[in-house]
Parts: sequence; structure tokens; C-alpha cells
Amino acid sequence: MIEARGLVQTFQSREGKAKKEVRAVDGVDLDVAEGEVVGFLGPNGAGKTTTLRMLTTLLKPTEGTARVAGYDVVKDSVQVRRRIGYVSQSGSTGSLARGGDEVVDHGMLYGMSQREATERGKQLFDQLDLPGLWTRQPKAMSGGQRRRLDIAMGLIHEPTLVFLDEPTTGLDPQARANLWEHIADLRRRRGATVFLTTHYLDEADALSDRIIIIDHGKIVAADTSDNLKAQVSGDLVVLEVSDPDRVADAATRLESVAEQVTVDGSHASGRVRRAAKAVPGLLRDLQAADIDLESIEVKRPTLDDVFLTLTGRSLRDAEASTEKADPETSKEK
Ligand SMILES: Nc1ncnc2c1ncn2[C@@H]1O[C@H](COP(=O)(O)OP(=O)(O)OP(=O)(O)O)[C@@H](O)[C@H]1O
Repeated sequence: MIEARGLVQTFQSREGKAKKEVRAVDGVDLDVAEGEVVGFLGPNGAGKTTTLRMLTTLLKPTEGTARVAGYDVVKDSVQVRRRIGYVSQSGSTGSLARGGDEVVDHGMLYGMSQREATERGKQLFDQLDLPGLWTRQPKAMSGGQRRRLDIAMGLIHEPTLVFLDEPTTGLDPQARANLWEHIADLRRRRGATVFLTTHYLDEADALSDRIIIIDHGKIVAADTSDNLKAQVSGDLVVLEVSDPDRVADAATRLESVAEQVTVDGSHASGRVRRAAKAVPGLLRDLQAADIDLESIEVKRPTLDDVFLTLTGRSLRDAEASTEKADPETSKEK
């Protein structure tokens, strides 16, 4: 469905009087199969939106080629546009028209008849949980409803490939979870291929068959979430020791199966490659040494651990900075 080779996008930016070239996307290869849901992850400014704009024909690549839905994004851009849906980061529903009319107009732009677009639009309103909102102006909808209206617009012409740029940014957790359901449903019900960008690690994890991580314009990883986690870090095992004086002893035992062992108060923790296998032996070892535990916790690695291992930086800051939902506009009704 998507096949990109050596995609590059450079921008000219000014720094005082000097012109500087920004290499926003720097040699990106992508392969996305039909029916896949791919999460495109990366911190602010990594190049996600720029890549998406090239794949959706809105921006001509400086270098490289891409075929999307079977057509070249430069030579056959009209064919590509006909086959894809694109829901941009900012959304597209700023007008004073009523929600239903906007969706129908959008369908007609793609060559649908008014009757066809109305029928399909009403179906989408049902599927996307927008009951009774056909005649409401987008500005009178909640943030979650507006985002779903954006998605209805992106889907009206029944694309087989949908690009979603940060579909849930600015929504509260409940509205996000609700939208996740709808995105999962896109594939389940319609067999659609979905390519979505996000800052949210849990979102990428929950929705995607495969994760592609971009940093500084380059792909740094592409695999299933499980494989990525298995490759780069072990499970975190945290022991809470009953007698704080025995923590150092517990840490020594932990070191026989773990790496990066640290001690904090009555806790000793470390990374263990296969915790499920290693923990029973560790517990026996601790028992034999008369070290009692208050608790033991095993935490699976997160995508943030993956990113940290790959780049030495955390994605969490980027995630936190975009988690400012506006309660006035984003509450689900
Ligand atoms: N029109 C432009 N002119 C100059 N620089 C640009 C332009 N568009 C993007 N950039 C720069 O290109 C880089 C990649 O931007 P892009 O928007 O693709 O990142 P992103 O990963 O989508 O970020 P975010 O998550 O914040 O949306 C950034 O350094 C950005 O400042």
C-alpha cells in the first residue's frame, strides 16, 4: 500500500540574515502492507507530518520516490488522492456549515453524487457515534465529536488507505479511548490500511500492528511493538525488601539475573531479559538467604524504553507537552 524509497524533504529557514537548510526528512524508506495499522512515532519536529504530507501528495519530495495505493505520489498524484483519506493535525472543519453538509460537500469533491454522499455520510455518523449531530455546526461540538467529524470527512469517499495525523491530540483520556475504538473498527469492518502519527506511546501500542519510529528525519526502528521491546530492553524487576538492612544483599542476588541493578530505599530493581523465567529461581535464592520480600513487581518494557535505548532520549517529555486537553472543548458529551 505504501512503498517509499529515500524520501527527503529540505526546507530553507532563516537564522538572522543567514539561510539555513533544514533536512526535515532525511532518506526515509517505508513499506506498509494492505490492511496494516501502522503507528508512526517520534518526538516533536522529528519529521512525521512532513513525511505524511509527501505521502499524501501535499508536498513534493526533494529527493526519493513513493508509491501510495499503487501510484506514484508525484507523477500520478490525482490517482493517489482519489484513493486515500487524510485527516490532518489541525482538522478541516472550521467553517460555519453544518456537520452533515460539510461531509457531503467533501464527498462531492471526490465525485460522489449528493444522494450517495448523504447516504454514506449518515452511515458514517452512526458508525462514528455522532447521532443527532448532522445539522449541528462543528463549533458547537465537543473536541472528540469534532475529531470524529474530521474522520468522517476523511472516510466519506471510502478510501482503502487512511492517513491520520495525531488523531487524538488535545482530547481527554475518555475521548481518546473512544476514538481508538473507532480507528480499530476501521480495519475490522472495512479492511482499511491505517497510517497514523502520534506522540502517545500507549496509543501507538494499543492500535498498531507495527510501529515505525522516526527521529531527526530518519527511521530508527520499524517492527511490531513486542519485537521492539524484546530487542532493546528486558523487563524491569522491582523487589521491595522487608528489612531495609538486607536491600544490598537482595541487590547482589538480583545481579545474578539482572543488569543495571539499582537500590532506592527498601527497593532493589534491575532489568531482566526474561523475567517470567528468571524470577522463580531468584525467589528461591532470596528465600535460601533468608531475605523476606514485601512485594515483587515485574514491569514489561514500554515503547519509551525502546526510544530511550535507541536514541538516548525519552519520548515522554514530548508526550507530556501535548497532553494539555482543553476541558471546555474536548469533553465528550
Ligand atoms: N514549512 C516549513 N519550513 C521550514 N521548516 C519546516 C517546515 N515544516 C516543517 N519544518 C521543520 O521540519 C522539521 C520536521 O517537522 P514536522 O512537522 O514534520 O515534525 P513532526 O514530527 O510532525 O512534529 P510534531 O510532532 O511537532 O508535529 C521540524 O524541524 C520543523 O521545524
